[in-house]
Amino acid sequence: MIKVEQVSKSLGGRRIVEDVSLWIKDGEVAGLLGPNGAGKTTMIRLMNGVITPDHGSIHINGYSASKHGKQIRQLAGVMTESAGLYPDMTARENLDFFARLYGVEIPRVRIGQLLEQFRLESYGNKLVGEYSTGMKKRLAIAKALLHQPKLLYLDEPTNGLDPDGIREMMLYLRQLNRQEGTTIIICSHVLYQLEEVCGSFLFLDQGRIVESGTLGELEQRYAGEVVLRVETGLAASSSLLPAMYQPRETRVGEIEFTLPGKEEISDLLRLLLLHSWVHHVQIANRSLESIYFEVRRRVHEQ
Ligand SMILES: Nc1ncnc2c1ncn2[C@@H]1O[C@H](COP(=O)(O)OP(=O)(O)OP(=O)(O)O)[C@@H](O)[C@H]1O
Repeated sequence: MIKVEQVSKSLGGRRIVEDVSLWIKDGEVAGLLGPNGAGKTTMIRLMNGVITPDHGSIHINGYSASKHGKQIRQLAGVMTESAGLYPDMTARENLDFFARLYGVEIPRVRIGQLLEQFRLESYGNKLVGEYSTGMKKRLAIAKALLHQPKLLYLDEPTNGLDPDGIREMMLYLRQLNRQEGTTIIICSHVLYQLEEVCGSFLFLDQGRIVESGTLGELEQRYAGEVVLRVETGLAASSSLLPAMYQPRETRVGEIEFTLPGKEEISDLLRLLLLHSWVHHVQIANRSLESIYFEVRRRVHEQ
């Protein structure tokens, strides 16, 4: 369990993290969101015991991040944006170096497993400096997993990956969480990817946690009206449609409605089906992205 209590941190004479408290349960996948410079990477560095808080405390499975940095790094794997790989060493040499640092038993076997798992067996003896971005990302996550950590911190894990690589990475993270129960903290700006994999979200803004919760909780707090898009044979101008839901055509064959809440969806669909077909229905304003912008709007209004 990660327990952060009233943590503040200044760097270069400036307050970067301000009075942050958060709790992340074992086995949870949590998304850390926020604009550039919000303090996400700094929070990861604090939670991993790389830097120490000026005020407050951080405990990971009971270990204090200030006093037991070594034990915490044994528990946790980190994949940063820069990955911390040595370009003039081969993948095997890199993994071997870090495996020894983590005290991995029989590193050769573990390295073999990971190279195979991340489809890098044929490139194990190639210099990392000659790797593509996707290969480097795969190697970086292999490096983070060398010591089979219970906790994984990922900073922009899909940055630079092609669509196949992104799908593979997200699938792998879900598997890791389900099969091994690994707790995962992900920082990312790619909100639809976070939405796919995270069970809860923390919003950082100027070093402060300004919002947190599951998608369901955030929906309840932020999404009032429902914007519903329906692919149907009816025209938006049809007198059969209830004017109070403001039907408007978004593209040929698709009408958008604004409903006061989710409760009205079934009745509206029943009415549409009475007169025509319905092929697709989508709530357009309940994504993590729309909530993110709403959180930002409210924070900056204050
Ligand atoms: N060692 C440091 N010395 C001084 N300032 C720092 C240091 N590290 C980070 N900062 C500053 O702290 C702020 C937060 O940085 P951080 O990297 O934590 O943000 P972030 O939310 O991860 O941003 P991004 O989304 O761009 O990765 C930035 O303004 C950054 O310039």
